[in-house]
Amino acid sequence: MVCATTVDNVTVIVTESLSKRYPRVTALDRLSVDITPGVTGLVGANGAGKSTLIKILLGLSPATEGRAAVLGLDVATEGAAIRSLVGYMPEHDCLPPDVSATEFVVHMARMSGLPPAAARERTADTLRHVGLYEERYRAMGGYSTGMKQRVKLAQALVHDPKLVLLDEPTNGLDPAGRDEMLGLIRRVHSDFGISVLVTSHLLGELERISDHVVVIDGGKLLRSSSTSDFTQATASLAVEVTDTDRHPHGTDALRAALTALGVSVQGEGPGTGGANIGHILLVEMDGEATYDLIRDAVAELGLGLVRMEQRRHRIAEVFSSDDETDHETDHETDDETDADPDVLETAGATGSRPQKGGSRNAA
Ligand SMILES: Nc1ncnc2c1ncn2[C@@H]1O[C@H](COP(=O)(O)OP(=O)(O)OP(=O)(O)O)[C@@H](O)[C@H]1O
Repeated sequence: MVCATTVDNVTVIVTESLSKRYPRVTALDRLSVDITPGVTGLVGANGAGKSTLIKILLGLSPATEGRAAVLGLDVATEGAAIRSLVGYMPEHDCLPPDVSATEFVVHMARMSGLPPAAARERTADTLRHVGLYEERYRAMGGYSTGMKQRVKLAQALVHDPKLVLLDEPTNGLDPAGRDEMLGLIRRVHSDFGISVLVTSHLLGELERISDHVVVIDGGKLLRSSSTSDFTQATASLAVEVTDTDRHPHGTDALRAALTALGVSVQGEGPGTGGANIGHILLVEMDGEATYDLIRDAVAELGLGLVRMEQRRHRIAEVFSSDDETDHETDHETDDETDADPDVLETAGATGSRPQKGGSRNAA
């Protein structure tokens, strides 16, 4: 029997040694995790097993071994009951192009068992909530990606679920669209009290809206803890400076100057990798005064300050330090790990490339 976690008499998600094996790939590997009410971010690189977990939790795909319960219901035997209480936003575009958002969401509400009048009323409310107004009467084939994502979110909410499972809801959105979607997701919980499990391969965005973060890689649990635990004491500033004739290695000169001032600069020296990514120095923040110290040191050295910004992928930094010991690094070395600091590179954390493919089963 699955032990359910109950907080305020609400059971959300519990998995015990949950595995899903396909003939060539282990998509989930003995995953045991407790998910409590609130917004939980499920973070993993492409192929980490996020969608597989969601399908198992919805009772749509049987686990190979282990158990899971959603809202106290066993996924193996009570899938229909789970789906009546849970909303699901799939990752891929699945909207019929010839019908309007209103028609589609009313249909989904009816499928969930709402009577016609209630379905129409809930549809209007939900589409308004996600920010679709007049355009809700137009055929969805002409919608932008952002509008389609909103319709997908609306259909997940229309039957007033207790929990929603959102699979990569920011996929395909530009930065402004992402911000809006993240705000909407946060409000699903804050305005309506609905718990949210939201997946992404982008660390920075889940950190912003989640109370709790679960990180998986190759189907295995890497870490599960509150967002504040992840980000605690990890704020750092990325500083980039120009070289000058006087200081042909500006980054090294600045490191030396800051170290002499007692400022903690990560990395041992040039070429050590890790904190010294190209010309970027990672300086540990000790309050707002750190900005002034850096600015003054740069001016004193006569260097040009190209940028000074707070790093956005703090979760990655936190788990990068303790993955190295327990995570196999059988992938090829990646020399492009600074391409996008927000992209989850569990591989980046271990010095290898994020890959699609879960963990390979021995042939
Ligand atoms: N039906 C299937 N048959 C065989 N392999 C599968 C199947 N579904 C998923 N996989 C494999 O299982 C692994 C996990 O896939 P999953 O879709 O759960 O990952 P994900 O974290 O959601 O990533 P993405 O967002 O890229 O889909 C991948 O290697 C994938 O190729």
